[in-house]
Amino acid sequence: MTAVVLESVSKVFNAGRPDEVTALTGVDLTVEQGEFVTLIGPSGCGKSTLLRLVGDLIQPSTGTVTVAGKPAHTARADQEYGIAFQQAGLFEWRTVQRNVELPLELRGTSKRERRERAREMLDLVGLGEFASHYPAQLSGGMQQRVAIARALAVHPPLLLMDEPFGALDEMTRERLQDELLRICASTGTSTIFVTHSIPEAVYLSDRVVVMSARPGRITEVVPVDLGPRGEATRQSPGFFTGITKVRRALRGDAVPAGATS
Ligand SMILES: Nc1ncnc2c1ncn2[C@@H]1O[C@H](COP(=O)(O)OP(=O)(O)OP(=O)(O)O)[C@@H](O)[C@H]1O
Repeated sequence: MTAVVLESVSKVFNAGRPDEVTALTGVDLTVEQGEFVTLIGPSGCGKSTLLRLVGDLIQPSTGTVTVAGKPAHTARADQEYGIAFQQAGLFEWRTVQRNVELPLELRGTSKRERRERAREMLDLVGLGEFASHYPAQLSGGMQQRVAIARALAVHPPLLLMDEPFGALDEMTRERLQDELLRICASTGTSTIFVTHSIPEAVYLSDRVVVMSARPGRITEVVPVDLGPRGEATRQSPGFFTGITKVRRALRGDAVPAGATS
């Protein structure tokens, strides 16, 4: 089944007021099950708005948003989503384990299952030993991994991530990129990921969606075909070709069909 379908979506904030903003216009986008799609574009082009529309945190002004074959708000009620933002957003007074359990608690999952699931997710992100720590005792990268474990705890078919690695150092960021890809592959999760980093977008994605501002819209979709990712990928000619394609698309200067760079 198709994970996400946006059809003719627009979003106008403060409609009819002097401060009216057309954040998005004419957006059509399909994300297949298990696909990793990244949104990239200049500040203010509507990346977060698009993500929030898919997550049913805001409603479109026109058009439709369908998630797992259902209207976005039904999908949200059915907990089809896991959401992780730039700030880890952990609760300081809860242990790591209990932070990850939170979405399961809200869902009414039994205590035993909550514990098991949280353990499983923490092992997946390599933090099994830190279950009884509090967030303040962890580094920023570790906190971000807890946030990812929490987002994955309900086994969501769809993961929405808004610059989740933005505040991390380069080495941690690269490690988390690999972890995220491994987790998505092993769980079959579909992902929409927002970033400002071209290499990050190319490394992670099956497709990079390039957007432009005023009004925010999709200008190009760059497919990336690099096969299984690993350290060698970051040095490969295909990776640099992908980076060049996305950079040109961001400049509005597309690569002609058949060109290799
Ligand atoms: N709640 C809101 N009320 C009014 N305007 C808003 C609101 N949310 C976003 N906007 C406007 O919509 C436009 C798109 O914002 P959005 O945050 O989606 O962009 P973005 O591409 O994610 O930017 P950045 O890369 O800086 O995070 C901007 O002009 C922003 O000011």
